[in-house]
Amino acid sequence: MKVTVVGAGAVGASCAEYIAIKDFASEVVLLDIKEGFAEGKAMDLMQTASLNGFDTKITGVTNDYSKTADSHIAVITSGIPRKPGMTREELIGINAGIVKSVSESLVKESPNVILIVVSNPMDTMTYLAHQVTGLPKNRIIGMGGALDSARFKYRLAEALEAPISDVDGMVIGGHSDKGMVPLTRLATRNSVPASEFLSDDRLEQVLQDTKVGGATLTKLLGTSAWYAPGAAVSGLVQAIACDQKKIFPCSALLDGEYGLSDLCIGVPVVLGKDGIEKIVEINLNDKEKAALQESAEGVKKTNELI
Ligand SMILES: NC(=O)c1ccc[n+]([C@@H]2O[C@H](COP(=O)([O-])OP(=O)(O)OC[C@H]3O[C@@H](n4cnc5c(N)ncnc54)[C@H](O)[C@@H]3O)[C@@H](O)[C@H]2O)c1
Ligand SMILES: O=C(O)C[C@H](O)C(=O)O
Repeated sequence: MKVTVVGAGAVGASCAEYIAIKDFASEVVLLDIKEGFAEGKAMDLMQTASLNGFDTKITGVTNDYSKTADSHIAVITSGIPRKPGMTREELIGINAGIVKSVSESLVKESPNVILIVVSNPMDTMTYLAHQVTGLPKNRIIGMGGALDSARFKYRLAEALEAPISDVDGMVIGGHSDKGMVPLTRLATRNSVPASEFLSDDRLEQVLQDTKVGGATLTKLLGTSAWYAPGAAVSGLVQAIACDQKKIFPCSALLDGEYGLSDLCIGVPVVLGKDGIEKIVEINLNDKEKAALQESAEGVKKTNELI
């Protein structure tokens, strides 16, 4: 199993590291446009192999797509991250051009590849990757919901004063400060609805903290987060590589599901060897439907900018 990660920056390197540590891929190619950067990151990571006990071979290349040939999965993390005070949408001017050329180059060398788009604004970049590559819709996946759900679980565990392994929850909708739809009604602690332990006000606080999860970290770090994003991507890569058939909320091209069409937005999907093997339609109540609809309108507005 060969996995390419484009962008050897904070998220790309973290993602390569998690993939390697889980030891399910034979090869990870890290590619960056900055001369020598991916080579350096790959060498540094390879020097952790004997310490962390993995056999995945990580190689780094400077913009040489021939080295990515016949990748099964390629992750696109190339592009600029936001700075404190910015929205993800403000990155579109620079990142659209990068995602367009990177997607084209990847597919040229690996026509059967499954693409995972990470660069922001992610839902629009996922839609753009569809437009420029024409790959079937199961083979382009946007990563946002897996990360947002991990942050939701973190906030839920904090509010419930429970171990994170005891809580479950999912975030659908656009990967944006306003567009995320954390499904508080369906959140549980060991199968018991979280609403049985938390007041409406506390659950609303969890929801609001989740939605600004990325912005909160960007303010603290001066740039956007990378550990949880890298771990979230590695989870999607593993589900595909190991044909796990796990459900993750991912940005998928919709064609009528949830009453939405012609956009990519976060919905639960089954991930397996063919990428998105199924879009799972869950019964949303009127409030959740309205929130998803509003989120979709926001994503469509951003799509108009490309
Ligand atoms: N979807 C998500 O959940 C999520 C999470 C975190 C970050 N992000 C996004 O991921 C992107 C990367 O974030 P980061 O923190 O790793 O940034 P970073 O600046 O640390 O790394 C980006 C890397 O991309 C490289 N790059 C730029 N143009 C390139 C090109 N044409 N080809 C190859 N490489 C190129 C840069 O040289 C740099 O090393 C940002 O757009 C950020 O907003 C998304
Ligand atoms: O917040 C960002 O800009 C990066 C990423 O989308 C995140 O949620 O961490």
